[in-house]
Amino acid sequence: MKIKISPSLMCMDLLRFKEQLTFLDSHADFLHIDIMDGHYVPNLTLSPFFMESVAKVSKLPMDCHLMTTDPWMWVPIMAKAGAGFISPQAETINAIAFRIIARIRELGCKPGIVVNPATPLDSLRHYIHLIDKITIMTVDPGYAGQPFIAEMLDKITEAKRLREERGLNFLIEVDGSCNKRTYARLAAAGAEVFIVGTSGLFHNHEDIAEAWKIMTADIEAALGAAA
Ligand SMILES: O=C(CO)[C@@H](O)[C@H](O)[C@H](O)COP(=O)(O)O
Ligand SMILES: [Co+2]
Repeated sequence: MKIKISPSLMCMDLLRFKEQLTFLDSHADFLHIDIMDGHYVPNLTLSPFFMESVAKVSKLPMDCHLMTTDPWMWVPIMAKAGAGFISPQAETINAIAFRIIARIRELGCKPGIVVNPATPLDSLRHYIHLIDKITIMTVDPGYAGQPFIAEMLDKITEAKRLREERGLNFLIEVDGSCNKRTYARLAAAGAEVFIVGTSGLFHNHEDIAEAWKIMTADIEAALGAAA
């Protein structure tokens, strides 16, 4: 399976918003939108207002990674702003897991779930058949540019095994430090979608076409024919 690419827009150059997004629209598979509330994580990044501007330039599915203490409140706001996927953190939905997954679908979006490095996959066991994508965090959430947590490679393989055992078909995605030092290990472990931020894409070059070319060459070098 060809690796899918989801650029993390909190890492883009906002001074080149239209140019970068127009390029990504014809090259990427999804757009990763980090939504932070300044409470679940100590940061603020993108917003529904930002998403509305993105939707004017790109038709790619926007995937909202909800790093919020109250995901229930944000789900309809994200749907209204044009989300394709809505992906709350597993740690924030336990009391409302089935209700929130159903709500995301009712609103016409695809449910994803994001799992922190310290959270075992076992905690998703009872609802994993209801989701379209699982995102394994390979850094603690909150910031770009953090070091890769290599212990997560086993978790990616576990997600793949779980999917096979249960006959499911959710996508397996990785968020955090996806770059030339990690692509080969991530793909070998079972990752199918790379979220590329500072280290994998935007810091490669100030020109997005050049940055993309470098990323593609790095992925091909790491994965060979599988890229
Ligand atoms: O959710 C997050 C951070 O909480 C991510 O989506 C980052 O935007 C991405 O990991 C940045 O990529 P790197 O800077 O790690 O390469
Ligand atoms: Co993210």
